[in-house]
Amino acid sequence: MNAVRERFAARTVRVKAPGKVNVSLDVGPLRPDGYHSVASVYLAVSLYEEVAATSTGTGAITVSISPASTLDLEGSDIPLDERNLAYKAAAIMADVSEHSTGVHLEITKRVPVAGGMGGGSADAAATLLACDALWNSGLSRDELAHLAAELGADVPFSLLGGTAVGLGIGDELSPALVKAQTDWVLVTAGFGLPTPEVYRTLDRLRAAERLPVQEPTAVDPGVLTALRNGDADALSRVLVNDLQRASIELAPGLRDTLGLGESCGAIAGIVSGSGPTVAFLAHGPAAAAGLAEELRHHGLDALAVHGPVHGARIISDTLL
Ligand SMILES: C[C@@](CO)(OP(=O)(O)O)[C@H](O)COP(=O)(O)OP(=O)(O)OC[C@H]1O[C@@H](n2ccc(N)nc2=O)[C@H](O)[C@@H]1O
Ligand SMILES: Nc1ncnc2c1ncn2[C@@H]1O[C@H](COP(=O)(O)OP(=O)(O)O)[C@@H](O)[C@H]1O
Repeated sequence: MNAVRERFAARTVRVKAPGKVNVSLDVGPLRPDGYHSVASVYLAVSLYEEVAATSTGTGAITVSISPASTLDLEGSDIPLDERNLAYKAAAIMADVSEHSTGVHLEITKRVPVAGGMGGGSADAAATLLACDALWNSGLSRDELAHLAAELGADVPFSLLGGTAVGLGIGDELSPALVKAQTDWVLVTAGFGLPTPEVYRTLDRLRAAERLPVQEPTAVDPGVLTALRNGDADALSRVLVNDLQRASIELAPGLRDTLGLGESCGAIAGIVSGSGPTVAFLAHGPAAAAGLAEELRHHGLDALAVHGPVHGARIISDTLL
């Protein structure tokens, strides 16, 4: 072992963390802090971000993203500096860790950027877990969840995974025991929609209607029952996303995507979170694969996934 390696042994911890679909999303009125109370059922799906965190002797946090083409997406604008959610997660971990080093974060993006599937949140959750391991911080899952909530409303869910009810701004999670699988086809758009703009658009549409907006306090239990039973038909009748009409207002082509999916045999379709990704329900994995193929024939970018899947997990830990 040479002198440099004796002083500093670089190590890489790789973590994968899932994207999500909001199977139901009820949104309350705008709060004074700029957020909205929500009641949502989150489902982690089998499309994962991967973060490789490598310790460096520089003391700095650096970020790179692959594939590089991800950075070109219209409306995505992923910063590589201290505004990146993964960078923020590493900085927060460095603050609470006694033995932090510099770290390079290499993010492999698979979740569509600004797609309503929580890709940035998954990067942040993965980075929290990777830095915890890299720096032997020894934080409990609860402590990590607490730090996750400081980074964004959706970050705690990507850490937790599975199926969960989210209240508050989406960060107050109650896990739901769901063993059955549901199958989905995700149709990604070639552009992103900024979450704050989608929430603002909903407020504007609601203000024009002058109807009272209720504070959501609970989710429809029918959603959880349908998920537990893996009953796609029952689930199709209770899918709800209050943000959907705002996403469609900003990206009217989503209406055609929803219509096309249903005419190709999807049981139902819903915009995921703030969009523009659309999630279609299918009767099992074979039907999902067939639907994805048919949608690709129509020129859409479609991918079959399933849920629930686990939350952020270490996949390797290597001394270099
Ligand atoms: C809409 C949802 C549905 O799960 O997800 P995405 O579609 O973005 O993935 C979430 O509410 C997004 O969560 P996340 O993207 O983590 O939000 P944050 O970074 O904390 O907040 C970004 C901005 O979104 C708005 N925001 C977010 C959450 C919330 N409950 N009310 C809000 O009004 C606020 O304008 C906030 O400044
Ligand atoms: N690591 C990151 N990955 C993606 N986006 C990030 C990241 N860090 C910050 N952002 C910013 O957050 C925005 C939305 O992120 P993302 O999580 O992909 O979408 P959504 O909030 O719709 O689920 C991006 O357009 C970008 O400006």
